[in-house]
Amino acid sequence: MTNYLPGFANHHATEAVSGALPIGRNSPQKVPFGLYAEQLSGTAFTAPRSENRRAWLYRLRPTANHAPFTAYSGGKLVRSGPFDEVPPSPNRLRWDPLPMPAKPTDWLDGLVTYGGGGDVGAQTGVGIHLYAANRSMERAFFSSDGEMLIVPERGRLVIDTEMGRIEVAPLQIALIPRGVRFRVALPDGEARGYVCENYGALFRLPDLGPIGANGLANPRDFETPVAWFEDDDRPVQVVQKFGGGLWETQLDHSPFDVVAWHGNLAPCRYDLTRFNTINTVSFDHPDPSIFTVLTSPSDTPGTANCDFVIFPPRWMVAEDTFRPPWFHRNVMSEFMGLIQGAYDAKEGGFAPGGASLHNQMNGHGPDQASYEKAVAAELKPQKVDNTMAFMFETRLPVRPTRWASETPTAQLDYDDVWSGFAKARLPE
Ligand SMILES: O=C(O)Cc1cc(O)ccc1O
Ligand SMILES: [Fe+2]
Repeated sequence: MTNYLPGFANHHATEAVSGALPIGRNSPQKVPFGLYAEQLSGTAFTAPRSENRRAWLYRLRPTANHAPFTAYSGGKLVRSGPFDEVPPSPNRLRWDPLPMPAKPTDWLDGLVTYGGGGDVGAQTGVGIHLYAANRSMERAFFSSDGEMLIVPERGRLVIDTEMGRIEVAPLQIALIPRGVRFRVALPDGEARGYVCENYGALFRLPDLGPIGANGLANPRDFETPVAWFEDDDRPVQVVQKFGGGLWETQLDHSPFDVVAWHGNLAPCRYDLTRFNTINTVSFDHPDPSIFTVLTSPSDTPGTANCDFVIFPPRWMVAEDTFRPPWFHRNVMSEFMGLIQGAYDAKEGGFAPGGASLHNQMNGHGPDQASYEKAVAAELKPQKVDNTMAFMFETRLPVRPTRWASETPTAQLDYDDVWSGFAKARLPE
C-alpha cells in the first residue's frame, strides 16, 4: 500500500530511505549516500512563482546516463498534433468501445490516438488517446510532449512512476507530469480507459469565482505518492514520445531509482467521487463549466486549452426546466467518454468505453429519445445515479486520426439520433 501526500501542486518533501533528502539546499557538494541530485522542470526557470513547478530528485544514477534513443518501431497508432492525416471534419462522430486486445498487449502497445488539436511543437493543444491492454508493462514510458491525464474506465492500474507508486481504479484519475517515466501494471489482468495528453499549460484547479473558497474538486483530495524506488540493475527498455515520434533506448538499470524528492511537480491521483458537485436549485440547466475538475488555460482568459469536465451523480431539482443538456453549438470542441452507467443526453449508443466528438460550432444535444422523455417527465427531485461521463473540452478544433475515421467502431449512423424531431407547430 502506497502512502500519499494530500494537496494539489503542493510543495512536498519525501524520502524512501531516512536521511536521503538533503536539508536546506538542493544540490549540496556531497549528496547523502552518493545519490545524484537532478532538477525536473515543469515550467520555465523564469515562470512567475505562482506558476512555477519543479522538483528535485535524488537518484541512484543520473538520468543523463543512457545510450542514444533510436526510432521505436511500435506505437503504430499513436499520433500527435498537428493532426493532419485526414481533413478536418465538422461531422459529429461517435465510437463504440475499443475492443479488448486479442494478443498480449501492454498499456503502451494498447494506446490508440483518436485525435486532438494544436501542435506539440507549438506547445498548444491536446492529444486524445484510448488504451485497451491485457499485460503489465515491463518497460518504462514517458512523454516529452505533454503531461498525461489518465482516466480508467475498466480495470485498476498500478502506475509506478519515478516519484512514487500510484494506484487508480475506474472513477479515479492520474496525472503524470511531462517527462516523468512510468510503467503501468494491471492487477485485474486487463484495463481500458482514456488519456488526455496536454501539450499546453499545466492542468490546474479552476478558479471558483462566486462559488467561494470551497467546492468542485477540493485541493486536499489530490494525492501524491511518497518516494518509492527500486534498486534493479537488469536491462530495461525506455520509450519516450518526443515531438510526436516514439523513441527507445535500453537502460542497464531501472529508471525508478529516485530515493527521495522534494518540490511541487509530481504525479498525483484524484477520486472523482469526491467531486463536490454544484448545480442549480432553481431553474435552467447551467453551463457544464460548473463541473470542471481541472483546466489547462490558454493565453486567452477563460478560454481553455483544455478543460477536464465530469458529469457525476447528482440531484436534479430544477423547476420548469428541460433538465438534460440543451441543444447547443459551442465555440469549443467537445470530446466525451463514459466511465460508468449512462449519460442523460443519450438513451443509447454511448456506452462505457465509447467516445464522442462534437466539434466547434456544430449542433448537438439530447437525442430524440432523451428529449421526449425529458419534456414529458414529472419534475420531481430526481437522483441521477451510477453515472460518470466526462469531457475533454478544448478551444481548438479536434481532428480525428485516420484510424478513428476509418475504424469499424465508428458509428456511421450517429447523425440519425437527431434526424426525427417533429417540426414545431406555430398557431394558425
Ligand atoms: O454536449 C454534451 O453532452 C456536453 C454538455 C453537457 C451539458 O450539460 C451542457 C453542455 C454540454 O456541451
Ligand atoms: Fe456539448
